[in-house]
Amino acid sequence: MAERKTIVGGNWKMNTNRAEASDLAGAVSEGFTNGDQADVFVCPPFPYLIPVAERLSANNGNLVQLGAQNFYHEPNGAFTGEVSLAMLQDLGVSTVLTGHSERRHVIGETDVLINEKTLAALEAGLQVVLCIGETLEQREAGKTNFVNAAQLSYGLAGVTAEQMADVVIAYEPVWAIGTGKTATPEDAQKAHQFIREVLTHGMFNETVGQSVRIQYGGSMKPANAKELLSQPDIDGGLIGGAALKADDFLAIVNAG
Ligand SMILES: O=C[C@H](O)COP(=O)(O)O
Repeated sequence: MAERKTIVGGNWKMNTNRAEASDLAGAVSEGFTNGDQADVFVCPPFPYLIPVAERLSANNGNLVQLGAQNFYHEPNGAFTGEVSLAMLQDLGVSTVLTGHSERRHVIGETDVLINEKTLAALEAGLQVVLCIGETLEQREAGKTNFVNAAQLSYGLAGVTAEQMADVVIAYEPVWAIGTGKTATPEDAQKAHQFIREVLTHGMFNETVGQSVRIQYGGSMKPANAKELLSQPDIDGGLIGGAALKADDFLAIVNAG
């Protein structure tokens, strides 16, 4: 079985202010010193990308990579309020999120837009974390696998097997995000195994299926990280609330 390097991301969402973002970036990058152990990235709010980038580059040679929570897929033009991939790359961003459940369900992003964004980011040479996951209603209706397979196949339509080297999947059951309810390690493992199956037999091939990294997201914290991360198909975490405290985030990284 392929060795997959653990990958842990901090998604700060719409939290922190300038000083807090800078301090958090400083503490995370000072505390993460072993790049062989895991790939680590943080996604601050847009206005704080520059101060965060400065703090990350001051410590341990940018071991903690800079990520962006959002972007628009067009290169430039009349798109009021939007930020392009080139602008983000200018600031040192190397990873972007697509399909996060808050963008799907709160902001209203469609599968078509998520796919356009995923393709554009891969084309630009960025690492893409495609987030997928079912709502509670969908889970209770027995549609968990159906929803995850559909979000995978819409989100990755047109992506080549070669490009999959730059794709990470984040499985985030919507009912577990920010709620304190975590999927049990067994439930999470089942979903991750299914996702790997779809990538292997439904969409790509064995190489892609075995090498793609699948993060779990949804109330992951130091107390449950080890058990989740020890499941065979869970390769890391996409962390929201617990990423806002450097000690908690680093404890999750160290649990991997
Ligand atoms: O992007 C992160 C996920 O939405 C998880 O958020 P959470 O750890 O606050 O549940």
